[in-house]
Amino acid sequence: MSAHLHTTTRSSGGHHDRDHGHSQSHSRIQIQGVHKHFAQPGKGDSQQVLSDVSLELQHGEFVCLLGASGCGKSTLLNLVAGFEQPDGGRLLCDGRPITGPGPERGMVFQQPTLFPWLTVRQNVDFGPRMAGQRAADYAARADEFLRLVGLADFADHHPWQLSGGMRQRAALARAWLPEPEILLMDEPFGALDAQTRLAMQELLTGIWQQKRTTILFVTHDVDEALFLADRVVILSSRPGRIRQELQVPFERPRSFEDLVADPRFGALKRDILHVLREEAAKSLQSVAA
Ligand SMILES: Nc1ncnc2c1ncn2[C@@H]1O[C@H](COP(=O)(O)OP(=O)(O)OP(=O)(O)O)[C@@H](O)[C@H]1O
Repeated sequence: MSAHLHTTTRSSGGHHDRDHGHSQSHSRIQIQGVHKHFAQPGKGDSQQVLSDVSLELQHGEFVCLLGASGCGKSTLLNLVAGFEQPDGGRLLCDGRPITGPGPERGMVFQQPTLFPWLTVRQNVDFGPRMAGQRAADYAARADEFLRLVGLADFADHHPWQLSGGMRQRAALARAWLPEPEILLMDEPFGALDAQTRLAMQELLTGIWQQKRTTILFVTHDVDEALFLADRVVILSSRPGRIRQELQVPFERPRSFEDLVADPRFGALKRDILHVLREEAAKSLQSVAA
């Protein structure tokens, strides 16, 4: 690793909360000493997926999670979403234990999962509508988010009339409409072509700079992480532990052209790739063993 980068390397352990110097009341999300294993179908034993993971997200912070395939990134997101429960440790949102899914935690998946029989607007306002809220309470917000994601003119279209990028923009508006405390994004742009992906990254950071919603974003793409994040967290190979964290130094708003021209970008990218390569090699060794 080069020495000129400001990074924090962490071995696992339960003492990370003090690392950030924040009191509990300041953190949006607290992940404290979390362990998770899954039973392996057809085998008597279980697989340890996360081991003693501790991480805090501050209000309005944009954190990208990187790590080798299968190291537990989606599992960590699912734990914060409340879709899964930890085997050890605890997760808190605004100081309250996470016991299941809740509207204060929105999720965006790689596949947009829109209802094909509903219009874009009906998909976008699906949550508050199903919760029995009056249209007057959410219609203006639906208009705002349709405009922010550039779909105001497509509100009455159906998902099958949209491109992949437009469908993902509708899914983003749907997740953001309830104004969640945190958005959990699991490789949301992974299935898009490079041009659309860049446009989505710019769109996302544009809205985030207005709304300042806390975001935990899983990606395999180092460029994407460096373009989007305030902080990049790298998980080790399975069982996932926090291997390394680094603050992303680039000012906002960012442009990708400026980033690639910045020598710090190349240095950071090289160092992250180095760590990812090490972890991928470990994960291949453990599969071969
Ligand atoms: N519900 C589940 N039941 C059993 N095993 C699971 C479950 N969810 C995840 N796993 C296993 O946990 C491990 C980690 O999966 P996870 O999807 O969290 O990894 P990931 O880092 O997001 O991977 P990728 O980058 O390839 O998407 C994998 O071996 C996966 O098979």
